[in-house]
Amino acid sequence: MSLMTISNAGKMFAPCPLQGKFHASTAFRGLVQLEGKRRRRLAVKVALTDVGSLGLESGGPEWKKEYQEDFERRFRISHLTDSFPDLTPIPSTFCLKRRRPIFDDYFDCCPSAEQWNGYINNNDRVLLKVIKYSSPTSAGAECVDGDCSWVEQWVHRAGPREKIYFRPQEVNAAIVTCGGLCPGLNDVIRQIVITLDMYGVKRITGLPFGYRGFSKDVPEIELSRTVVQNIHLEGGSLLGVSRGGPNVRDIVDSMQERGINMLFVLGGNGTHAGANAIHEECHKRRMKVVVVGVPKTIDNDILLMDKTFGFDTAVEEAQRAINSAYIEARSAYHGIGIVKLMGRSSGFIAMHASLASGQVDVCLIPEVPFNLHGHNGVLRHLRHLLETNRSAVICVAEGAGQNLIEKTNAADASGNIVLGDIGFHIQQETKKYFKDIGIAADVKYIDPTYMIRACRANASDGILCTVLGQNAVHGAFAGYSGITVGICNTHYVYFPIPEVISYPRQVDPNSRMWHRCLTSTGQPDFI
Ligand SMILES: Nc1ncnc2c1ncn2[C@@H]1O[C@H](COP(=O)(O)OP(=O)(O)O)[C@@H](O)[C@H]1O
Ligand SMILES: O=P(O)(O)OC[C@H]1O[C@](O)(COP(=O)(O)O)[C@@H](O)[C@@H]1O
Ligand SMILES: [Mg+2]
Repeated sequence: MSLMTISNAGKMFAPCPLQGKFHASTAFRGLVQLEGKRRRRLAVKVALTDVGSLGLESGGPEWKKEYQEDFERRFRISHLTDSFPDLTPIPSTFCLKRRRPIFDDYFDCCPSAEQWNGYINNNDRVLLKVIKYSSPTSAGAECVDGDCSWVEQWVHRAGPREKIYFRPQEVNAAIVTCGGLCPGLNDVIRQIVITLDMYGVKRITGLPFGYRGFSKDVPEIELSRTVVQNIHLEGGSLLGVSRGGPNVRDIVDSMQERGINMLFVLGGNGTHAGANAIHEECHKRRMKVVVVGVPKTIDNDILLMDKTFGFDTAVEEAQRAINSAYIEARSAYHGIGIVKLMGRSSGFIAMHASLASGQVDVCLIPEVPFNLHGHNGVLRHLRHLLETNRSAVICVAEGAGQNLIEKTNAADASGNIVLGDIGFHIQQETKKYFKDIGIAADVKYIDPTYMIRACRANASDGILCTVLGQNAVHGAFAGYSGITVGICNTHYVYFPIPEVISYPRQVDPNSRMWHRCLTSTGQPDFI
């Protein structure tokens, strides 16, 4: 009999009998270790929900159907008609076929879908997973059962619908940007305003400084096409950002007082948890309100999406810092450059910037444990690099190696743990190590933290922001709430918020991308 254990990123292992079938309870996605007859050990990533956690037997006749039904139930997106079944939609005022001059206040309806194929049908779907793994041992495999059975998983296609659930003249839209800065925030704000304007909405306000903008003492910012016209040419957020702020009930009270019925929330995991709670509170109070999120984080740590906006730009900026570290290290006698990049719990920026630059010898991320000292440690490898190549560059994510440094025991206003400075620690330990062994080493530490996110979005992020901003408005007019927009296998989709924030997305140490990074740096294991 085989034994399977599940761990959260391979850290905590809890035994669980396999009983001849794949059985894994995955409230979170983790690593699965199978121990076969030959005590074969292998790490396999399981899908978000696997067959076992649903109490299904993968051999049973109905399991695929039941699995798909469960998936459909989880990925169903909330709609205004859930609270108001009698709500009747009207023909859309968003139309790119029979366009009217922008100064014309009269918004007519557009040709129906029967005459024009410019609309998305509510039943259109996008495939969530596109690789069919033949074995759990395939690189990066995500399987629903031990045979990696193929089950189609469909999510809702984003875009404009033929029928809408708000008359533009009754819409009172608000936009809020929360959390840390991210390149592209202004591009998204701009596109939301422009698209609302295309539908014929006149009342659009920006709430300043994140959720704090719902407090009475913070004045709103009136938004229009003219106000937002050039804001994408600068980084930051026209509306400002913040962490912390009022509780959900106070926010919804404030929405009721202001008469807001369309809320667009730009932010990361925390912000989306807030947005979903606002959506649920509005639903509870039977308010005809939609809440739509646009995922914002340079960390790229939101589940199920190809990437989040701002990530590409952050990577581009980060590799400039790496290049400086490389030049410094290369120009010094026994130069070592250390660059620390953002990434609280995920190493995507560090991994991608290392890949992009081609100048990194050691990439350290939170998902992959390492030792500094000892025969296999990073410092011993640095010595080898100085001896063979006279210089070295380390790229470390801020959340990496937190077990090696003292905890700060501090949290920010949103409750996020304030991390210790791993870059500084590596610099100090490196200096000490080379001094102790009597080898000269010139160690430079670059921390470009805020420079990589306070900049304007690059072209590819600019396009992504544009599409996401537009789709957020289309989703709101279509009557969907508690949703967020995303890019999935190059197509644009709506996800129910809880499915993308159940835990932070992380680099899979078994993925091809991490292996490509290791191939590029040439680094060994540091354990
Ligand atoms: N679980 C939660 N429920 C409600 N609001 C939350 C939650 N977590 C965070 N928030 C709020 O969301 C905002 C942004 O959260 P934060 O974690 O700082 O950034 P991000 O959204 O980028 O992850 C803050 O105003 C915070 O108070
Ligand atoms: O100093 P701040 O504003 O708290 O931002 C630092 C944080 O910003 C991030 O890059 C992104 O965080 P958010 O997605 O929560 O905005 C984290 O990796 C990092 O810890
Ligand atoms: Mg966050």
